[in-house]
Amino acid sequence: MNWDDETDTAAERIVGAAAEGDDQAVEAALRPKDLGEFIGQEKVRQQLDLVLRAARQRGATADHVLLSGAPGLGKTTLSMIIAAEMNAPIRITSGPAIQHAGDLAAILSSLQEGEILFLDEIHRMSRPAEEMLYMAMEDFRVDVIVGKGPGATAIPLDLPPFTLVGATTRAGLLPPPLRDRFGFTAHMEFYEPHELERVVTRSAGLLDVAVDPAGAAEIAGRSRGTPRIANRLLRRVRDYAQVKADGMITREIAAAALGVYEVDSRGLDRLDRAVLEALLKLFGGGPVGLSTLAVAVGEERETVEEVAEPFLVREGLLARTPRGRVATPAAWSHLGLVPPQAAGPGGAGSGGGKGQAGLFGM
Ligand SMILES: Nc1ncnc2c1ncn2[C@@H]1O[C@H](COP(=O)(O)OP(=O)(O)OP(=O)(O)O)[C@@H](O)[C@H]1O
Repeated sequence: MNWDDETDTAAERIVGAAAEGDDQAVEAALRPKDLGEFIGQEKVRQQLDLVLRAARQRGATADHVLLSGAPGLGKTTLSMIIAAEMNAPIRITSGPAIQHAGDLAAILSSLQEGEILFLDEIHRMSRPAEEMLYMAMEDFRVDVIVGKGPGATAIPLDLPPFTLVGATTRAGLLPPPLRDRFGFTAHMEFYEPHELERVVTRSAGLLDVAVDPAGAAEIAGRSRGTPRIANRLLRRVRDYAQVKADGMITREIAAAALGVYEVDSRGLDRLDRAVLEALLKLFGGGPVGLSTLAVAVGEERETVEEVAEPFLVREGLLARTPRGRVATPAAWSHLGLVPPQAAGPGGAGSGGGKGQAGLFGM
């Protein structure tokens, strides 16, 4: 699935997974500092723990690590944890920031022995930089090209051993020679609600916000499997609890606050629901073409496809088929509507919506 597109187009959504607005400042304070504090991702944690322990015992630099997964699942956090566990400094950069091989050469040649180089969005690096990285990862060496044209010469430069931690939302896009040079690849999954509940409770503690277990569960259930969203929703619910109540986050307060922000019980926002409602109410659950669906909700085709659909598909509410978009039974029940076959005379959803907002009144 194309998480990147969701990142680019979904800016300013409260349920968007990309870091935005004041996220970054707060995130620094909320990041777990070691593997013990890192919640969930059991397999990744266990495997990484072994990799890092073994390297420490040997007094060696850890193998290069590739972290793949959707935005906001903790890749940057894990890279910092790797540095902390290895007691090593960390340098943070990203693929798009490295336009030329020379940019990468400058970074690599200034690394200290054992340093962690975190390269976010590694799939967006330029080709020449990528090729330089192959040699740097394997032989701890780069060829610096001096001069231009026929007179250009390659001067080999030895590098201190370092650990590259690459992060990508699209592991499939990495060329195999690059992928193969990572000693350990971790795929980060979306979090379970009970794990996000722990994230919310932990963050609330750090932010000095009172939340009861039911309140934390309510926020977790609406966080789309993503800690960054959980932390953002917590901050919005905190505002509500402070202004409208006594500051304590209970289930009722969390539900009311997130209702104000139009994030429903499953984490769908206004756009997601508009797409689903159009699909169900106007097109009887589909199949309907993407362009028609987009016109029905007054959005661009790309917005529907890249911003709303990935989550609806992941939640099992919508399916993409060769004949068009189709709603699943779960979509009907989530919106409290009755599918046409079951509805009898009167047709799709003509009756019992549970207090539905009108499609065009949203
Ligand atoms: N396992 C976890 N336990 C607790 N908090 C977490 C966990 N994973 C992520 N977080 C929190 O979620 C926020 C986002 O994490 P992070 O920046 O590491 O995500 P990311 O995967 O690097 O995102 P991106 O791909 O957009 O850079 C951070 O504030 C961090 O504190």
